[in-house]
Amino acid sequence: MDIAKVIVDVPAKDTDRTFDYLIPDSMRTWIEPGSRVAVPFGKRTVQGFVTSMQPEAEPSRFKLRPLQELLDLVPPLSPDLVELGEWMSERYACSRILALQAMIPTALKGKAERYISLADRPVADEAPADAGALLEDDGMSDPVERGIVTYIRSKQQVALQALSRQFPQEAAVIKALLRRGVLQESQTIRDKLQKKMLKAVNLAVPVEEAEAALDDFPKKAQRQKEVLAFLLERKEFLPLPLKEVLASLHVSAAAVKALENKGHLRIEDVEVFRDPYRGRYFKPTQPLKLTGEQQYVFERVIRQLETREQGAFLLHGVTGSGKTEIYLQTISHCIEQGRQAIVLVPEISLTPQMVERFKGRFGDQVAVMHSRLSGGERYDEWRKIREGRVKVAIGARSAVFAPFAKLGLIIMDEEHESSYKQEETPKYHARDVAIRRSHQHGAVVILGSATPALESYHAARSQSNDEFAPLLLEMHTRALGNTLPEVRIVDMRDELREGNRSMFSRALHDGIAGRLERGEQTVLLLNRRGYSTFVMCRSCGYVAGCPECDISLTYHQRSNNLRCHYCGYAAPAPEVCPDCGSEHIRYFGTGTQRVEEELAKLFPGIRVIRMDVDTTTEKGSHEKLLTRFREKKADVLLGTQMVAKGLDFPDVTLVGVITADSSLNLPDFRAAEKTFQLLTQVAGRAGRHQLPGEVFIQSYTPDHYSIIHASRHDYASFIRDELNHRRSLHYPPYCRLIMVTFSHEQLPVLVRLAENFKASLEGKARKLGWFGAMDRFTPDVLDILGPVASPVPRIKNRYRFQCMIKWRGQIDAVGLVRNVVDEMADAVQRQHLQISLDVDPQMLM
Ligand SMILES: Nc1ncnc2c1ncn2[C@@H]1O[C@H](COP(=O)(O)OP(=O)(O)OP(=O)(O)O)[C@@H](O)[C@H]1O
Ligand SMILES: [Zn+2]
Ligand SMILES: [Zn+2]
Repeated sequence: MDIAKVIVDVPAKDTDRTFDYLIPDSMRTWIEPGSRVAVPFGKRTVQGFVTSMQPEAEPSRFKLRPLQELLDLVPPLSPDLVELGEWMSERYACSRILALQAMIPTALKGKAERYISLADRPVADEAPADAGALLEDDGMSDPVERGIVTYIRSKQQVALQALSRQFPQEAAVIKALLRRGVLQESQTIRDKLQKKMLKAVNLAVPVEEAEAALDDFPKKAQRQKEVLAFLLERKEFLPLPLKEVLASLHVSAAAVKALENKGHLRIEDVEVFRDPYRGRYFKPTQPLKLTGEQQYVFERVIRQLETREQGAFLLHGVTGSGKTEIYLQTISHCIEQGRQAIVLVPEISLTPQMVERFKGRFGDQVAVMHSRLSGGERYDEWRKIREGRVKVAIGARSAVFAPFAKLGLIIMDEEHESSYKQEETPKYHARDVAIRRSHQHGAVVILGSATPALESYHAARSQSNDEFAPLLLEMHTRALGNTLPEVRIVDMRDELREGNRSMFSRALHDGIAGRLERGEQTVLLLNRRGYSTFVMCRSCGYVAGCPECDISLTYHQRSNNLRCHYCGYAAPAPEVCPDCGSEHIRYFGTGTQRVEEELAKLFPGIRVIRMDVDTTTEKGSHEKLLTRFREKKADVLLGTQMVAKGLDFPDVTLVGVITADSSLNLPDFRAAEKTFQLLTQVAGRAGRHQLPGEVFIQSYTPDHYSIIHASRHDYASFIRDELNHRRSLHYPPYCRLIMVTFSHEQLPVLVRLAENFKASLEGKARKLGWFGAMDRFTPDVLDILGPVASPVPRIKNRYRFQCMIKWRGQIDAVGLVRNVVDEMADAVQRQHLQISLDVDPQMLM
């Protein structure tokens, strides 16, 4: 192969394609699809990825330049990931390079660095005839020049920055040396991060030879003899870290050096893998005997694995039904097949408890990809996967790209979590990527949740031929045989009416008091999503909503009015409640700190662990807090969404939700779904083991279907109501969305360009016969809402507007929208407009 097609790290519309480079002979056997290379691009050196190779076709009009450097011995991307990048770029309308870069650790996002070294040979016309001789003996007349040349020779090459630090005053001299061809400049790509190396000791001769040497060692070199004997005893563990040898024998480095000089051993640099869980003991666990329900699910998945053909399952199992045990046992099977598995968990539930369960079963075969790890730790975990030294990768969203060669199983726990959607470009959803990868590998996907996303459930039930439709598997009972906890809804309007102004209802108050007496534990959830953004009446629960869009209006303090973020409807903020006339109407919210203070006041001496963004910023803090709670060093675990997921503590018998409503009133059509999921999850933390559990949900809108169904653990009814709702208002899963956000410093320019976008898109869609209203009967249709101001209308002095595009059917809506955006590239450039596309957005705030 003569030519490599390379995607370069220059994110712009015009460079979003491959460029051709010649493959130099020296690299020929090394270059593969997925290789990372440094290439000349204009005057710069940039990083790029090889997508394919081909023989040289007819000589092109341009003279091709050769690849400059191969950056890794093992390509960081495999051919299937390169192909996946192509798919992502189309599906999510992003550039190919950003799609590929999302798959590798940041440590490998190399930057060009400039180096100065002595010229290989003086450049003929500009250099003096004797330049070569001058370099040989440093016989340069100018002492400054001589100093610089000597310094560079001693280092072989020096980064330009380092050189300028070393000789801060001599820029002119250095430039002159460069011009005269005595010095030369080059660029290479440097990774942000080096491998961690360690000095280690190894034998320099075969074992028999070393053993022979041991026998006739001079008397006075006893220490050296000890060292050699020590190494021979541990010959199967060589090389040994130098530090360890010195510490074990209490010898000095001199003794080891002496042995090296005699040629018996060698001190070498070896690479160490930074294992974030190193030294931590994980109690090994054995597979549990599965319950009947578990067994059924397990066998169905195994059957699919055995076929080695792609398959996807939606595992809907109530909280505590033992989904995790199914994950563990199906992974075992997958490993026995000689294949590898990926386990995806939402970032906030990537708790030590979760990691422990996988490490406990699979030990060192597990790599953990955690955003809290340092760049180096992440890189090392990733390389363990790439080099095939582990069988299981567990991690948040981006672990879906784990570069396994023989992927057999991808598990996505809590598949409904919105954190599986990346909010920055490339705005991919890990669920879609997982399913795509499973098609590439003939692998099996398990999407697990007690509260599956509406989209997943709908796709599973309608059994469409869509490549994304999973098969539904259900588990209705808890693995340990206990019942789901009893849930009571507390009407907070009654509390106010009866003079209780506290944030704790009497029922919840008494519940906590009882737990304190019995030494049991309580989890309190403060639902803080949508804090302070909506207006609610505390007397009757009235919430101001948009008459057109059926989402709550957002309060804007500056203008003191209420606005709809979908259609732009606006109204002044009410002084009194339009429903009941009460003056207790205001925007809403309470912080965790205030709850903590109130708890201390109501229950003197109560031990509270507060878990929110403030108390968990530090690395490992999350873990420490949970360990303290598990060791029963606290009575109450109080927190935001973080406390709702995955925790399995035997003594938690009470769960309290301070206010269920705040997430219900987000200006987001998924508000009810999110609320239902959150309440179901948190309720599931209670009574998971021997002791029965009890749950109180405090609410100002206790009649809302999401709250009622959550209190009855009734997913099916919730789904029915919610789907009806979505169908009548034309929201997903009955259509798909593309959110286009525009930003600009000047409002009038922004509005004009956003309107241009809409006009252009509408025109094209009309021509294609796609444009129209979203009524129930049109199969292929595209509709445009807006442009309107974004929920956050100004960020960093840039105004923001958005268009929401609804579409469905067999039309290439993403392609069309991208097309219109591309056509605006000029305006984007000249007028400094920014446009961002979000395909299937999750966050509408
Ligand atoms: N077959 C089994 N035999 C005995 N105990 C089991 C079995 N399967 C699971 N368990 C136990 O039941 C409890 C709940 O299981 P697990 O945490 O896996 O449920 P889950 O479905 O993942 O729950 P959630 O969705 O609430 O996180 C755990 O303590 C687990 O050890
Ligand atoms: Zn009211
Ligand atoms: Zn509206």
